Amino acid sequence: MIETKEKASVGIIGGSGIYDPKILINTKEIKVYTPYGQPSDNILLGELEGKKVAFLPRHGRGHKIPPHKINYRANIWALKELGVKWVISVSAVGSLRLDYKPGDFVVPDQFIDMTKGREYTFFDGPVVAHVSMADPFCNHLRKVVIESAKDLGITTHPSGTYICIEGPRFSTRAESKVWKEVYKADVIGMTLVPEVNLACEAQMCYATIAMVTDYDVFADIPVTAEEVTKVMADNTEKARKLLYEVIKRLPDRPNEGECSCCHSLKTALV
Ligand SMILES: CSC[C@H]1O[C@H](OP(=O)(O)O)[C@H](O)[C@@H]1O
Ligand SMILES: Nc1ncnc2[nH]cnc12
Repeated sequence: MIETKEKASVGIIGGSGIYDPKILINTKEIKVYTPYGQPSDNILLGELEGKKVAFLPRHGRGHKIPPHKINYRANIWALKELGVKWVISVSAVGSLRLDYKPGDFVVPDQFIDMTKGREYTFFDGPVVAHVSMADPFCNHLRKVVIESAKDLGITTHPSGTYICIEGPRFSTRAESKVWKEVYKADVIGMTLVPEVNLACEAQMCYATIAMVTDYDVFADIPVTAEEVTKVMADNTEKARKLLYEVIKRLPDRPNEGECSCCHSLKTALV
């Protein structure tokens, strides 16, 4: 890893509709080089309530990279190289249940991986690691997100299973029925995997703020990218407020009693 002068303790990965967090001061853009090639875009470094924050839009500014082409390894590597300990990702998701409504937020606690051919690990050999994914998200970070959202009066569901499909197409009706009725997933998206896995391998605390934009294809009119973009645009201000509050409340380092993210490799190496 090349040592970079710039440092940040918190990383934000922005999803569809969030290409600039607009909550940072003293900002500057930097380019970070990684052994895996280019991250999705330059990283915006800035400050928020005395904390150093790095922001990276996962689809690139202007949404130029589709979910299956995102260089997830470069993105996570770049944040790690900057010293990031906490990663808060923001994602647009479809809902697979009526009570998770468009405009609501969800803080997933589990995922199901239906992706097909991505680069899932930093450990391609000769060092081999099998990290535990039993509890893929940082519980400490999730708790801060859930409490902050509650205090801000944002309708937020404190748990949910995110099913990650390969994309870039949306699901068929038959697939959506399986995700909903057989797998009992709660929300659906295309970007969580392998972002969450790589953050775990990099021993960083990771949580997702999932913003419900649609009822997938079980709605009368099946989801479209246009619908997702519109609902996201209506809710980005809410997401920014939540990000601000979460980052303000984060301690310097995770509470070791509440998560084991920083030690995920302790029992994983073969
Ligand atoms: C723009 S529609 C589908 C697109 O939106 C979600 O992206 P993100 O998680 O980055 O907000 C979804 O996963 C798809 O990539
Ligand atoms: N219904 C859906 N399926 C997959 N990804 C999504 N992102 C937002 N809505 C989605």
